[in-house]
Amino acid sequence: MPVSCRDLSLERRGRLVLHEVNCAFSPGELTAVVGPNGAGKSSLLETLAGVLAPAAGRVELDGRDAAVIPAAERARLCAYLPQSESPAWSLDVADLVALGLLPWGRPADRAQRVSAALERVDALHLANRAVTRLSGGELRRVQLARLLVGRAPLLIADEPTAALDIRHQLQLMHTFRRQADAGKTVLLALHDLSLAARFCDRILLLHGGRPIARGAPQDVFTPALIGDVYGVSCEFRWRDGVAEFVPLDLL
Ligand SMILES: Nc1ncnc2c1ncn2[C@@H]1O[C@H](COP(=O)(O)OP(=O)(O)OP(=O)(O)O)[C@@H](O)[C@H]1O
Repeated sequence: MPVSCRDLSLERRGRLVLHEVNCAFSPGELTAVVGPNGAGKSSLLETLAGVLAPAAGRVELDGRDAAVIPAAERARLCAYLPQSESPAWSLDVADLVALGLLPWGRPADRAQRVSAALERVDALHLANRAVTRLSGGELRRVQLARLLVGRAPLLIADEPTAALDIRHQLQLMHTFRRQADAGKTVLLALHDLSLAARFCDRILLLHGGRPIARGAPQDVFTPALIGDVYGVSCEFRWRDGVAEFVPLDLL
């Protein structure tokens, strides 16, 4: 498995926020990690990406204990985009995207790869703009290009669609779908349950730092489970493979 965790617990400021989580993610699968605010989605993704160290249990990358994999090698195995990130200094867009290739040195086709990644997120026209002079959604698309430019077999992105308009949300989800279809393992934290249901193979539903359900969208997205976890009544409508999640009211 490209990434898995065993009995994973995480503490933040002395409080357990993940409780003995066991999960594994397969190549070719696009998984959405969903759950209410504070459920532990970012904490899980950060721990799987090696940003946070578990209090107990372990993460395995490529079948090995992630804790002993050197950082440079880990960067070649896993590309990660955090929930939010502000540019610390004023790089040009193309240079920021090229940072995603650093784990592979300076490949000869660097410029073409950067252009292709920018094109995938509809941001090629921004290539020479300073990253400090972008709108919120433009900056997010550029950061997504940095995630997509490399060759890591595992992609982890935390709420990648949150700042994007509806066209760019759909375009991005198609891109992640294609990445998974090409054999990558893709893990996304998402709040948009319609996008998760439509594009993802698997859903991991977290609540209170614990996995509550894991499986195909039709199995996890039931009014009963969503009611228990989010405290809302809802309907899922499926039409020609497109899922529509309709929140009805508070329970
Ligand atoms: N930097 C931090 N220091 C201490 N506790 C934190 C920190 N970040 C998150 N937490 C706590 O960890 C728990 C899980 O938070 P996490 O950010 O993983 O949730 P989430 O599911 O990603 O939420 P959201 O949907 O709001 O982004 C919450 O109880 C939160 O208050």
